[in-house]
Amino acid sequence: MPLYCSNMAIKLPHSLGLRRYSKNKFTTTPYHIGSFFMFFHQKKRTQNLSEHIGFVSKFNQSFLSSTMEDQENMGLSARESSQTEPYSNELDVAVRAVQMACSLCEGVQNGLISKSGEEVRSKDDNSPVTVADWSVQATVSWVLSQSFGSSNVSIVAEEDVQTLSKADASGLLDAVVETVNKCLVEAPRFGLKGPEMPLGTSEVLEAISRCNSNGGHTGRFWALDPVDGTLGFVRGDQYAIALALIEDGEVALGVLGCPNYPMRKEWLSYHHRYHRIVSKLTPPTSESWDKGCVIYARRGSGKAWMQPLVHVNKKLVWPNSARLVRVSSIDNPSLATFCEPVEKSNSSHSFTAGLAHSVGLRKQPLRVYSMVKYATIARGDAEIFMKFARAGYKEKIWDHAAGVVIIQEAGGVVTDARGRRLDFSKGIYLEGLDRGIIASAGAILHDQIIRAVDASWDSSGL
Ligand SMILES: Nc1ncnc2c1ncn2[C@@H]1O[C@H](COP(=O)(O)O)[C@@H](OP(=O)(O)O)[C@H]1O
Ligand SMILES: [Mg+2]
Repeated sequence: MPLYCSNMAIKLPHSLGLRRYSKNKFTTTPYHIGSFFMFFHQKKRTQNLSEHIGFVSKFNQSFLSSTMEDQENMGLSARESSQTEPYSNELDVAVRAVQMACSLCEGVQNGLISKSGEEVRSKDDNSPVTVADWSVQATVSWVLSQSFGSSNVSIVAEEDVQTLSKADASGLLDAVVETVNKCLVEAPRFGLKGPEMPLGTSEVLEAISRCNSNGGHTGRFWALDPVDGTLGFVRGDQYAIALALIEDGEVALGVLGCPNYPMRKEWLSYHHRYHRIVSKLTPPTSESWDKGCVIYARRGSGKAWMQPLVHVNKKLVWPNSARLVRVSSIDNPSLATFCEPVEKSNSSHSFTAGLAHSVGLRKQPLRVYSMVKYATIARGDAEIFMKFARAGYKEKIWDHAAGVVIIQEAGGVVTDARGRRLDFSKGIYLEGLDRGIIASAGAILHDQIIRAVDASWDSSGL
């Protein structure tokens, strides 16, 4: 039996309740989609709250529905903080928007338990996509436009409206509109102002289709992956909401929502069904955080932060128990853990196994869906992330931007296999990427991996 239980969903789909109902479509059963009720104890790490407060500012009082409580916690007025820290306002809104998106996704993932498959459709590239993808894209797009003015907001994002606009997709479109409005009505809980009236179908479609930027090397744009790791999402496993701001080709800030991130890192390698059992055996205490987190960083700050999700009926009050995260200090390969995609079609497991052997990585790889792998490195729960896609596959910027800046600010290193920084200035793809992506907790491990790639590349078959 494989150690990586996530793989069981691929090897034994029927046993987990996942079945294909046509060539490229997935449906789910209650047995398959289990919500994670993973609970964890809050670590008593010290943190410099004033530093955090300094860059996560409250801004645009006409848009944010602030409270006295918020303002006390922020410690600084919007004007003061936005003058001292670049991108403070943008980070503030981005974190709140991703928190909302996490809440939306949790609702849809839980809803998959009882739905027949209407929520899971195929995109042209045959990957599953759900109501959550379009709804998050619409919600985040709407929030950013309201916050900064639609003429100032340019977004590169994964989804388009083609499938949604088809005549036979009216049920799906209705579900998206309903989901978006259900989410936006909660905006005040997240310190944001929602619409005065529910959005209509055309407004939702417009919010989605507004995300049609192609990026580039000048100016400012957002990169959004509304549900990264869609396969993990429909399997009830790990997925992420990724939002980054890119200016003049450089990632200025990144936010990663990881709604199913377990607080115990060992649980990352367990199958989601296991968590359901564990959570029933160990219900949460009043001091415990629930599962999930939002991680974020601003370029040049030298810090990456993590805060818990804002759960039902709770209000986001800065700094929302945020704590600093830092990469692991392990630089001995025999003690290090590397993570990689669950799907071997997305990254060669045999090549990374060879690298692991030659570098002396002894531990089993941690196979995790989505950009949660970047979060894993930033939090110090693993030391290396490697992705070597098949020849010809072009990595997209929204799959990496947020994770890269978070790891770098948490003290880690992210490059291609030649040791070069990833280039976010060439449009929607990471053009010029040499062979694969390597993220590490530090330079020692990083250099070892790069040398090992060079030594074994010619026989890799990639
Ligand atoms: N053939 C392929 N090779 C490499 N990456 C791929 C791929 N097909 C899809 N991906 C990317 O891998 C992401 C999932 O990451 P992971 O494999 O680490 O879970 C997908 O994001 P989406 O799920 O948002 O489409 C997609 O962008
Ligand atoms: Mg993605």
